[in-house]
Amino acid sequence: MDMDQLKRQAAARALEEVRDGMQLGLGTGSTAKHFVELLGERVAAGLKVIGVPTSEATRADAERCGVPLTTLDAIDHLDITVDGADEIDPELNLIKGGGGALLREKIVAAASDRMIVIADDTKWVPTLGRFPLPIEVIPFGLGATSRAIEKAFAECGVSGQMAVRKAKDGHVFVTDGGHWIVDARLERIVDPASLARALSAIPGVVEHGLFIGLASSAVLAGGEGIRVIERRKPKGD
Ligand SMILES: O=C(CO)[C@H](O)[C@H](O)COP(=O)(O)O
Repeated sequence: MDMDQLKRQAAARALEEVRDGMQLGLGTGSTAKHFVELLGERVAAGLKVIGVPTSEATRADAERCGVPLTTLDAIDHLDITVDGADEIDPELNLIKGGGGALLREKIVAAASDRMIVIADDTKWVPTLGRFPLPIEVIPFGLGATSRAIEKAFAECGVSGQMAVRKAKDGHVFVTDGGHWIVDARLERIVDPASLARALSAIPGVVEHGLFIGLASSAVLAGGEGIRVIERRKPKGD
């Protein structure tokens, strides 16, 4: 089975959790796109749900698939967010932002009662960090912000090269919020919660791709079948 089929299987398993009347966060990326497509099929068959997209790309996908949309200003909470991830550790801490949507993804996940992460099982790692950590920054004062990020890395026992993300056309990648992303090659993040706190305290950092205590469960699809891992601690811990 190829990777794309595994991603679709994980998305299909998460869809089993969706009930009539639910308000859903819709993630971004190739795995989340499968979820939106499958959700669209259920909506066409009569399921009543409403979604909040985590990116302009997902908004376009949801509209194409006939999934009704709303905003976090119009509703007071979300029941479930279903989203992909770049890495998932055994505590269900995540690295996200490979697709550049980490800011809206984190706002939406934090507004949800539950976050279900869907992925092929290559995303499961013993320790986060092999995937470059995306850090969303304000372009103004990037030199100062980068130095503050390096200081935070040193305090948290990590180091690695940083690079401003480029789009396929060679220009700087600009997020839906109009910011830039710095990708940091850290290899091994020994204490992701401390690093998350240190990065959040830097003024020029808008958000970072460490999702700590947000995922409620992970649905991992692999050659051996589907594995569902539930988070042991309550959301936010
Ligand atoms: O965080 C993300 C986008 O910002 C994605 O969820 C993450 O990059 C995984 O993407 P894919 O499902 O394509 O592997």
